[in-house]
Amino acid sequence: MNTMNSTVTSNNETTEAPAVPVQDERPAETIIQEGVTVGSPYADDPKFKLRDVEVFYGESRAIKKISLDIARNEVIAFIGPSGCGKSTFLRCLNRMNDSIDICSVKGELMLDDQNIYDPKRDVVELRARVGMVFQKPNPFPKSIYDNVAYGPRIHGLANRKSDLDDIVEDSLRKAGLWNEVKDRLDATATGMSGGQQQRLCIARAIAVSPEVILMDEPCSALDPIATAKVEELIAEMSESYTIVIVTHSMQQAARVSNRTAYFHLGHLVEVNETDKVFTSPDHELTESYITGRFG
Ligand SMILES: Nc1ncnc2c1ncn2[C@@H]1O[C@H](COP(=O)(O)OP(=O)(O)OP(=O)(O)O)[C@@H](O)[C@H]1O
Repeated sequence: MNTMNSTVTSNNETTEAPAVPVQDERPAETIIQEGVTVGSPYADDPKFKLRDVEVFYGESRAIKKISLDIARNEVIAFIGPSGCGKSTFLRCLNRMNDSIDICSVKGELMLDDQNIYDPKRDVVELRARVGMVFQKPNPFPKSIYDNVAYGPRIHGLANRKSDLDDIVEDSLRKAGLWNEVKDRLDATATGMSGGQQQRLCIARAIAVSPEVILMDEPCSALDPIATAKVEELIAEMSESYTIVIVTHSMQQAARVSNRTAYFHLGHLVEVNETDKVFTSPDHELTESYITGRFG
């Protein structure tokens, strides 16, 4: 490892600074082997089985032969430098990329042994099973009640008003929001705080009884208190759902996930138990990233 000594000056005293590592000079491309992920990328009885996945934006290949299993009811965190493909890969799991004209997906992507990209697949039903929470809270400009009731209504999940009321209450309770909003369900959702809006979006996702919740940097627009609430919620929800979270915060990945997947330049470099990734990663690029040498 290269080290660099620098000199720091304070109170007219000059001292030798501790050696700080500098980034390895070798280009990452020469360290990464396409299609090879170190650690434990596979699982017994996976919820998602993903093999040799490639994603193109026009001619540009954003995801390069990634293979990964996502286990039932695990929380897996996707981390890596900006632009390495975390969100692109996440959006393959419920075909959110379909809305981007120039985007094409190759490889085998299975959810419970069913092909996610089967042309005959009902994408609305897929997205009810695999819900999504975005970076920026995006409630509909409707009442709190109607935001949560929207999905159950369009999926015909409640025959009677009382059934719908029960789904709304149950979803808001699971999202840790019921006590804060039970007396103002008719108030407009856009008047809530950012943290409340994000928990409302989580309630909206939960209301259609998903099996998986995808979260794309769900706390990046939230303050530390709202972030802590969403993280508590992730821990509670992990008992019932499979959760995949993209995060720029390594502390957050360490707090909420069972396994962590490290992406670099469109490759999946390492997947391991989260404790291992943050204490003794198997790949030198993962180590460089978690020790802050780039990213
Ligand atoms: N709609 C798009 N059209 C063209 N290229 C795109 C599009 N979305 C993403 N890309 C490119 O694909 C690559 C991966 O981007 P992606 O957003 O998946 O990375 P990321 O790891 O989630 O980044 P960040 O952490 O900054 O959100 C980048 O080179 C990006 O510029």
